Amino acid sequence: MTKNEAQYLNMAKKILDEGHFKEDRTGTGTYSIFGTQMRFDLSEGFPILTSKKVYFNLIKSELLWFLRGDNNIRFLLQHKNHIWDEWAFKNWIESEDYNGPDMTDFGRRAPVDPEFNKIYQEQKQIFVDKILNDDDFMEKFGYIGEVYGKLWRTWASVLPDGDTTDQVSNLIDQIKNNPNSRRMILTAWNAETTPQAPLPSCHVLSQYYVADGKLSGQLYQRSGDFFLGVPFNIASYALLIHMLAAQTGLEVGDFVHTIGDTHIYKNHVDQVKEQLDRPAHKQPKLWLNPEVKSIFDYTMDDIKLIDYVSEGPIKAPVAV
Ligand SMILES: Nc1nc(=O)c2c([nH]1)NC[C@@H]1CN(c3ccc(C(=O)N[C@@H](CCC(=O)O)C(=O)O)cc3)CN21
Ligand SMILES: O=c1ccn([C@H]2C[C@H](O)[C@@H](COP(=O)(O)O)O2)c(=O)[nH]1
Repeated sequence: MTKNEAQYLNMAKKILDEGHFKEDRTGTGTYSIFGTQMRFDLSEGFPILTSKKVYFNLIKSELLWFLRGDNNIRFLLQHKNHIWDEWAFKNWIESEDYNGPDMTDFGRRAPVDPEFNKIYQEQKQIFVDKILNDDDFMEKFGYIGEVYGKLWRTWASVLPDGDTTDQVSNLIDQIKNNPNSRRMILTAWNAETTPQAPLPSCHVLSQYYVADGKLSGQLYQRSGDFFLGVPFNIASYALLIHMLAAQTGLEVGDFVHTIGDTHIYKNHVDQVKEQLDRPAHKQPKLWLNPEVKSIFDYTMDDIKLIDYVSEGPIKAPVAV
């Protein structure tokens, strides 16, 4: 097994062995430890898990969405990516415009009530179709608030006639022109606006570091759903570091992943145990189209995994 994958699996085991049982906002219940750190050597291979299948297309389209500065889920839906649906759906069902069947607490009810789940899936499909096809509806209900992409690319100025700040362009500029800087930061937490988002940013702050011609990055994630979200977050930041390195003429170094509340939901425990019993494979390599000259110009076809061999997927309900 690669050292990268062992980091993840050992941490999963540690959470099951040592985690405090805690109730949580979603009403699911978690096993949780506070303050964890994993270090992935990106030269060893691309740190996508192989002990379960992780859908890299979803990770690619989500990162391209962040890099566009987009916080409306239409782009994700156009790429058949549904990982943010529930949080935009909440905007609609809690609004005056919604007059369908009662969706209160849909996240808790759907996994345990098959009859309700059927009605919920119908309403969610109606929602998705309207976001895709109705511009006014998309403008009203498709946004997920002041998080990620919006803050990365167009941080609002506090000055009366100040301009917005493009953190990603500034970061690339710093990596190229001032690589010894200790201020290479990308932040996705605006203390005024982010707490009001349907889901306040989880990957809150990242820092970048250049030494020996290699670019490393460290993420501080305030809250990590270790079975569903964290495998996505690892692959997403690894991809971002590769893209930043490609655009600044550097090799890749380490991805350091620091997580605050590191948890396994109660209804993911069996899935984690199954994963721990499985073999792991060699990690794949990442290919980025070398013709792409700006980090904002990558498309889905410019990013590929080479030789991704994995065990099958393991399904689990997402806590809303
Ligand atoms: N509870 C929770 N966990 C998360 O990881 C999470 C949230 N909420 N809210 C916002 C985003 C959305 N993210 C998600 C949401 C769902 C999956 C998920 O269900 N992944 C499945 C495949 C889903 C599919 O095929 O569409 C998986 O097996 O990885 C992953 C990340 C990460 N975030
Ligand atoms: O990128 C992400 C986004 C979300 N999560 C998880 C972490 C938590 O389980 C929930 C968010 O709930 P809070 O109560 O706001 O912490 O979503 C993730 O792991 N990665």
